[in-house]
Amino acid sequence: MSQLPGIEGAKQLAAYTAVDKHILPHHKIIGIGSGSTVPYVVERIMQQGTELNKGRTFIPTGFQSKELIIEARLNLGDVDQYLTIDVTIDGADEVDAQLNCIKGGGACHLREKVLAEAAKSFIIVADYRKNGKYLGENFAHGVPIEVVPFAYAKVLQNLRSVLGSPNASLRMAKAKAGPVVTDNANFVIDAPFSRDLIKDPSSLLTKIKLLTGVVEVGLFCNIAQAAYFGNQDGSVTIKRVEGAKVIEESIAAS
Ligand SMILES: O=C[C@H](O)[C@H](O)[C@H](O)COP(=O)(O)O
Repeated sequence: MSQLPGIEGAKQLAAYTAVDKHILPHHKIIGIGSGSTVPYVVERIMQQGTELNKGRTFIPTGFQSKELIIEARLNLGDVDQYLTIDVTIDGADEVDAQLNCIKGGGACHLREKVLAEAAKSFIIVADYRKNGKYLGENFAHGVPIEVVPFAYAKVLQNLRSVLGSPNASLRMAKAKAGPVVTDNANFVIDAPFSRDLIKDPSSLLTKIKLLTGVVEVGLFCNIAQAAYFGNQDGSVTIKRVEGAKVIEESIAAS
């Protein structure tokens, strides 16, 4: 299905397959996530045709996805107008066996979580490198934590000395002197945790969120209904919630 080589091909494959399965003609309000996989989601949605898309509204998770929606000439909305979204499709930095995710590598996880929770169905798209058994297995940067600028030093101190993340650090910008500033004018801390501390991500999420000054944590627990991973051989691995279980299946390369 994908004509692109390597990692880009894997991202495109995951995105195209997820759109084909989850963005159906009756879906009118659609959440668009952030990151380098999501442009392929928009590409596939556009391939569904102008007629179908003119009756739909697309809600972005940040500046990047807003631009994608505008450039594609799709109808733009916001989550304060549409409290219920039919489907949100988004990328992830890592997904575990239970469909818990680390998100926020692009500092968009606050808005992403609002759109994920507002969606009747929240679907992840990623390449095979993000498909793990437990969080922190491959993604070593740590859990992204959005904080109000005024409180960042105190949150850092608490993460290091109370919550057990000695290497927690303020995310610095690459082409600007100073910290990364989110779409909500906040800072981001990246906090790596040992396997022992992150093995129960819901409990860790609660502890981090209770630190005064934390706005949102890039741990998405029990929110995703399915995750699509494009593989190197052209197949797609799907993990999806069925009842109380997560089922894993594969679609062979076409
Ligand atoms: O803040 C950014 C998001 O959580 C992204 O969805 C995540 O970083 C994955 O991005 P990518 O598709 O580029 O790997």
